[in-house]
Amino acid sequence: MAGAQDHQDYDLIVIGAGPVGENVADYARKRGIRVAIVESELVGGECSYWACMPSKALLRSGHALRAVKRLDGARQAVIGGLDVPAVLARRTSFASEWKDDDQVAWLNSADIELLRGHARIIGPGTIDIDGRSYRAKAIAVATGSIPVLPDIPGLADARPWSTREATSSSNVPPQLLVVGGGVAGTELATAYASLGSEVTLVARGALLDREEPFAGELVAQALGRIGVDVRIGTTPVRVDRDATGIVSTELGDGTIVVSDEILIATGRRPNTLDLGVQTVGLVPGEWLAVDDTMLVTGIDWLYAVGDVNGRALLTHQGKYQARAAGEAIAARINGAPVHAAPWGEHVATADHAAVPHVVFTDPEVARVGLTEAEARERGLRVRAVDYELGWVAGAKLHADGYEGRAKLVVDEDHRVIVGATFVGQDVAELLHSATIAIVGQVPLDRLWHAVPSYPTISEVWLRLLETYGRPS
Ligand SMILES: Cc1cc2nc3c(=O)[nH]c(=O)nc-3n(C[C@H](O)[C@H](O)[C@H](O)COP(=O)(O)OP(=O)(O)OC[C@H]3O[C@@H](n4cnc5c(N)ncnc54)[C@H](O)[C@@H]3O)c2cc1C
Ligand SMILES: NC(=O)c1ccc[n+]([C@@H]2O[C@H](COP(=O)([O-])OP(=O)(O)OC[C@H]3O[C@@H](n4cnc5c(N)ncnc54)[C@H](O)[C@@H]3O)[C@@H](O)[C@H]2O)c1
Repeated sequence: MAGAQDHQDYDLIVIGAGPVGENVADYARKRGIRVAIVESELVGGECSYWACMPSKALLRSGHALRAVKRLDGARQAVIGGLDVPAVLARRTSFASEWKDDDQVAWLNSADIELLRGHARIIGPGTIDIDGRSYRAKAIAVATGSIPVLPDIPGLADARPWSTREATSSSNVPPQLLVVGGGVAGTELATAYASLGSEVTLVARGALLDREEPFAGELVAQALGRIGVDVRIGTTPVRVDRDATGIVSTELGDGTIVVSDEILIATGRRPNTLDLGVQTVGLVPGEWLAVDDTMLVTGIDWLYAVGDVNGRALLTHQGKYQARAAGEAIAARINGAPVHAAPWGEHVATADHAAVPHVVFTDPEVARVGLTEAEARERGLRVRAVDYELGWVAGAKLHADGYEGRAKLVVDEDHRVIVGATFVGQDVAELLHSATIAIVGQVPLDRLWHAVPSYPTISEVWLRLLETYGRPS
């Protein structure tokens, strides 16, 4: 194991320099401990180059164009469609042209040492990078997640697109088949339909099936309106790419979809297969279970943060975990107190009940906390109220024929909100108000004093409270 080239140079080694690893390193370093970070590809991780940034850049221009077309008076000014090369160029710029110089400069400025290469754990507090071993008092794994490739005959040989190819493509396929009705599938179907592809979206269940049911229904209708052929309740059973490059996909219902590319967006799994976790008694390929300081169960020097622990596959939530973990690791190494009670400085309590996320389809789906079904599964006594966003004056002004819906899930025993969902154009920015209400456990009767401005879409808060009824 550790040989003549051993280095016990660091207090903390972070494996993976995605957004999460960078934040673990930064928050720990700011507390004065010596930190190195290992990266096998690009500093900045999936989010910067093949996920959040390029996908949102691909989506934004289509959203903006449709927003103009929804307004009488402005619609008349639209004389053409999207400039596809310009949209792709803007995307490329948001992906930093797949170069990490700026992020490396930031690591240097933060006094975090970058080790390039593929890291594997080889024993307690010890890793190997390309034949050289390094030791630290603590190791934090932030290696992210990788796409799942379903076991469908012919699929692997058909050179399917993963989300990486879809977010970095330099061309727009005339016909695209998207498999998977989750977040990535619906977003990328929206993006490519906006860019001019003839898109078929295949989902074995309802779209966005972990959301309130109306979310997937509204998104499916909207996808249909922009020309996406949405096939719900079926899945590919055989895929074949012929010598000319054309892909033929047979679905379970016996129909054949012909496309130039097939994009697989059927979920992700932890990036722990080639990480050496078996050397410390963990199972490769499994999510790493952690406590709220992100310490791996049963191992007092190993942390797992971000996608790799499977708690919430979202950049902002992983970075939240990273702030807690970075501080907790430093506190333990410095012999300082660790504040691990719920909502303390060193724990990611919000992971359990207040995770916000936005699906950037058109309409957007923005949710924080629990759906009504999830709340009931947890045994909470809840009452839910809905309100049509199109009835709110601010929404009517925002877009002619505005369509959307909002829903609050109220814990009846504590008279606080435990879940909120907004579906509609430009609702993403509404979400943080609900996040604050849930994390702050703001009582419903106090929320009546949080007055939304008129005429904004936020007035839906008042309408939802009125629908619920004022507590007497
Ligand atoms: C298409 C798509 C769109 C998305 N859009 C959003 C969005 O809009 N908002 C949002 O919040 N989330 C979004 N996500 C999710 C988001 O990308 C992830 O939650 C986030 O990237 C997780 O960050 P991470 O640091 O945990 O992992 P990653 O970003 O995956 O970073 C892990 C890093 O570790 C490196 N690494 C892995 N193994 C090793 C090793 N053994 N040695 C050295 N280095 C290693 C990798 O090269 C990588 O750089 C999206 C995901 C996809 C697929
Ligand atoms: N805006 C955002 O925040 C954003 C955007 C994209 C991705 N993400 C993150 O990335 C993660 C992964 O996204 P994702 O969309 O790949 O996963 P997902 O789990 O959200 O959705 C996968 C979908 O594929 C379906 N599916 C699985 N196997 C299938 C098959 N053989 N045939 C047909 N359908 C099949 C599932 O039923 C599910 O609906 C998400 O959990 C999300 O947290 C976030």
